[in-house]
Amino acid sequence: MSIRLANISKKFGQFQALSPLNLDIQEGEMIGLLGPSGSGKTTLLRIIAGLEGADSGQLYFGDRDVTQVHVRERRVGFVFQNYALFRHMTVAENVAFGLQVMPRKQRPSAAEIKQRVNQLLETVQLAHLAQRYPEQLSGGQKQRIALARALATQPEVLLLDEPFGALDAKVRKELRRWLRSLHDELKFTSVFVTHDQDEALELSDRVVVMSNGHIEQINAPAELYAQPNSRFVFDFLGNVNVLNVDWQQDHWRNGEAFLVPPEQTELQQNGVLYVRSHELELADKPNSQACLPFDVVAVTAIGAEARVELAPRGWDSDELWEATFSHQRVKQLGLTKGSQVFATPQTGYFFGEQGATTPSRLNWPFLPPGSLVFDI
Ligand SMILES: Nc1ncnc2c1ncn2[C@@H]1O[C@H](COP(=O)(O)OP(=O)(O)OP(=O)(O)O)[C@@H](O)[C@H]1O
Repeated sequence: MSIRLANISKKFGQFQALSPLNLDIQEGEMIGLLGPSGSGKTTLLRIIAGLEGADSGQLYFGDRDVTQVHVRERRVGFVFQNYALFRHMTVAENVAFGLQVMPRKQRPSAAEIKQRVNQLLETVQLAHLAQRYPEQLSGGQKQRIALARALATQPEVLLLDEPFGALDAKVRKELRRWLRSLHDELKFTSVFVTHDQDEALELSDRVVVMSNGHIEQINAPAELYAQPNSRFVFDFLGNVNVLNVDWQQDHWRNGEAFLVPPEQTELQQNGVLYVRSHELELADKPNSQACLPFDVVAVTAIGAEARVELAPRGWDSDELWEATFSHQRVKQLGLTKGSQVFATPQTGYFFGEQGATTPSRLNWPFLPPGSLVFDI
């Protein structure tokens, strides 16, 4: 079932929770709504579900205008963060609930309900727990049951509000993979809310990034990561270093730091350069295109990688910089606390003070090896 939102908006009192927005979701797509707290994700999800009415606009499921259709008639499955299982019912009874409260004409027979519940419990791999009560389950198991319950009525649209928010990192990861494969198998259209970028990037066919009640960007995860279209999206996707620069004749400067950008007129202005922590190289000398002096503040092992914290030396930055390397690279570079190093970004995203709000993407070194790239 495709979903279309046209000019949907919502106010709570004087507060504009959603500015008029448009969104087209394809049949079978999995959409992640990603954004900081208060950006309007849950409000949007509740409007799609019919739990909240929009102040303006139209909502379509396929060709059907469902703007005024009651939540019960929308055939939507809903999964909340806090499981919302019925405590006094067994797992099997919980899963059967949606079927048992169907109007008599649509309700399957008792035998059919039993069969469907068994099938669903097989699907979520918890058939052996059918007779348990929710309090006898782990968080991850409860959330699988909540999902089985939401799927029982065979909804064409599944809405999930921070479905794995209350679970620990390992279980979260497991359930994410499992939800993705279930989705690929059953092909329902799903929209889920998260404020976890990894979750959004891993699960979604497309990610909708929200801030302050509007949509900042809609893209497939790889494109979103490769080409964030605003500073907000950059900041929100995280792990990014920020360099404020002034244009001086033929280079960018900030105190003793300088960078020579490729010769493009749109780069020849003051602005902000964003550099991701894994797109930074370090050396013991600057070169003709980049001089970003740092003191190494800390080298921390984080699983397979090492995070190097860097304090600018002779120039200003609001925050420490971070670079991530393999442990082997850290050894090669001989990095320890107190080392003095020079950074060269490999890729940067530049937002000029004037002109386009979308960034220019640039790579260093941008001159062919053996031409002007030399150590100074
Ligand atoms: N029933 C309500 N009455 C008044 N204000 C509300 C109501 N529901 C939501 N809001 C406000 O609307 C804004 C958007 O809320 P919403 O729950 O959609 O955000 P969110 O992005 O889902 O945030 P979170 O990640 O914290 O759940 C918030 O500022 C919230 O305080």
